[in-house]
Amino acid sequence: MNLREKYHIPTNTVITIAGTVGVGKSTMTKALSDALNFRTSYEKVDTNPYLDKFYDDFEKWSFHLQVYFLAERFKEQKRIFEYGGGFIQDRSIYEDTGIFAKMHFDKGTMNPTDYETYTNLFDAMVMTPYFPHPDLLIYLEGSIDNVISRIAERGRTMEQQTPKEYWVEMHNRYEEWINNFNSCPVLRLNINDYDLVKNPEQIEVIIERIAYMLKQTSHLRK
Ligand SMILES: Nc1ncnc2c1ncn2[C@@H]1O[C@H](COP(=O)(O)OP(=O)(O)O)[C@@H](O)[C@H]1O
Ligand SMILES: Nc1ncnc2c1ncn2[C@H]1C[C@H](O)[C@@H](COP(=O)(O)O)O1
Repeated sequence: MNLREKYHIPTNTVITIAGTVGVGKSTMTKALSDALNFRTSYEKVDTNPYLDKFYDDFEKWSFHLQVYFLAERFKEQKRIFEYGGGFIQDRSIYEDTGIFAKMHFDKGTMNPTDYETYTNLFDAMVMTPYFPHPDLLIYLEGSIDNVISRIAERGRTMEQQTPKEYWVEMHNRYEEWINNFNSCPVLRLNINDYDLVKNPEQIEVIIERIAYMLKQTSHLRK
């Protein structure tokens, strides 16, 4: 019996993993998908045609990058729907607008007209009754120092060259964002409470908590 069966997690469940850059979303996505035998939906970083350019010049590329991410995540949403669920998704679509686009608009690196066009597009595509929200959003949280060490350890050049203040600002915004998030049920996990790299078996405790949350919120699903 695998862990999905042991904890009675429905085969059509869709779980999205949210949290700031470097907190451990991809690592969690892989661990959960392996343990539950679910498909994965990863953010494509290496093949993203705008990401490097964006880190070089936020002002010039913010709008292009946001539209690109929105299109990619929407296509993934369609793929998840077509398979009938059973997915772990690395980063939610809600963070694009709630964290990134808003932060760049507020800081003046996305111009107001572009921001309005982008948010109109986002609202028309996502904030509708036709958009299937995930069954659960797992929010990974950790201290800014731990997050910055992980970004350094991963070593993506574009992120290394970005000032620390950028990550601090994002970290603060995540706190506020998650406290007001209500598009689907949320399970909060602190990265100090588990270490999937050193102790992969700890995934079972996390799955137990997921199963509990899914059971508590089952009345919200059809
Ligand atoms: N539980 C963990 N313990 C220690 N290091 C971790 C853990 N989870 C992730 N990492 C490391 O942190 C870095 C960022 O993780 P990653 O999963 O790529 O983050 P994200 O997808 O949120 O950007 C990677 O180098 C990864 O190996
Ligand atoms: N919507 C976004 N706007 C700007 N940058 C973004 C967006 N979504 C992801 N990113 C960046 C942040 C990281 O450099 C990479 C991958 O994110 P990660 O949290 O490491 O999975 O893309």
